[in-house]
Amino acid sequence: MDEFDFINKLKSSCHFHQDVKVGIGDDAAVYKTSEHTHQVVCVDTMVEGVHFLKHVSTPEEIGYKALAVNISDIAAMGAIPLYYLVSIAIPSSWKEQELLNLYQGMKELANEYEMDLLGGDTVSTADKLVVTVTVIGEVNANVQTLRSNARDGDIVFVTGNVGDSSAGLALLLEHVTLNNKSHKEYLIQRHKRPTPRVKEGQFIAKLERASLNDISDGLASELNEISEASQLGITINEADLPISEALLELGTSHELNKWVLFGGEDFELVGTTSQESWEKLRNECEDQSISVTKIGTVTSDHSSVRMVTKDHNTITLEKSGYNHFKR
Ligand SMILES: Nc1ncnc2c1ncn2[C@@H]1O[C@H](COP(=O)(O)OP(=O)(O)OP(=O)(O)O)[C@@H](O)[C@H]1O
Ligand SMILES: Cc1ncc(C[n+]2csc(CCOP(=O)(O)O)c2C)c(N)n1
Ligand SMILES: [Mg+2]
Ligand SMILES: [Mg+2]
Ligand SMILES: [Mg+2]
Repeated sequence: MDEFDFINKLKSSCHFHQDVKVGIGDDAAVYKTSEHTHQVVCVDTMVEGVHFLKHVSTPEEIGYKALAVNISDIAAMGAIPLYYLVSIAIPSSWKEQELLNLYQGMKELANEYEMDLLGGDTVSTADKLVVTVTVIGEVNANVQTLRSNARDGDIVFVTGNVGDSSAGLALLLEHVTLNNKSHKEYLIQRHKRPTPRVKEGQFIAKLERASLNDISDGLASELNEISEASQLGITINEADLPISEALLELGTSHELNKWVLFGGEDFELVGTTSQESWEKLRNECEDQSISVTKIGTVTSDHSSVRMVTKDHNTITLEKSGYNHFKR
């Protein structure tokens, strides 16, 4: 089974309610609530052993990340987060204080965005902790930063750096080592405490048109989603990819590509916009010391994602990042 094929089979061609503006197929669903604003809702689950390990992350860190990954989907819709609900399936290996600490980790991030916890559900489970967070947000009615919004000739951009999170995980799992303590800590923090790019999403939402996706499954996978949804090709340049000093120190070029292109969980925003809007975005972000980098262009001559390597070869980037069931 393939995760994405399965999801495609769940899509319906019409909705009972006309107010549904975006259904299955983007980072969050959007439905009309008033003339000027629409509501945005998303849900993501984290499973012990799949998304986190109890012996490498604290309950606070696990809670923080469970909320952060959902706020990231809200950011990818150009929306702001308002409310959250938490469903938790608890095995006997988790003590009450650990669970309260997990909620404290969520609260810490929720306070930053002034988000209210509205409810949830509590059940038992045999073995592993499962935490499912739903976030509800709000977006200006005329904003649609959809994956399907790319156009021929667009600039492809990404916020922040890519690859840090999966390198941080490799360090946590002791698959690799790094002597520089501050670089090591930086990469691990990027894995455990990703920053949802809400402010960046707000800047992008002000552009005339932009496609947008957040990086959960890996840069190559997210670019393929934009390419598929927009039915256009994307070409990125390896030399332009924003890579942190810490990651450069850690990786040989083979490992670097694995982390940067296919690693995932960076929770940066990747998108496309017109050349004119890109100039505007770049200037605004520069004024605000926000990191955004041009990494490629959208093309109509093919429908795949390609990368021009540093030695000037063009390779196809398959949608082969993180895929539940295909590992
Ligand atoms: N089991 C499901 N039932 C109904 N819709 C689903 C299901 N799983 C995913 N979707 C929908 O499919 C679309 C893509 O989901 P996906 O989880 O790949 O996106 P994402 O949340 O941005 O990525 P990630 O989960 O990797 O962070 C979304 O609209 C999502 O709501
Ligand atoms: C112990 C452990 N092993 C592997 C990973 C890596 N990982 C898990 S899920 C995922 C994609 C995003 O999740 P989803 O698609 O469900 O939103 C990635 C990159 C991890 N975080 N912890
Ligand atoms: Mg997403
Ligand atoms: Mg999801
Ligand atoms: Mg995923």
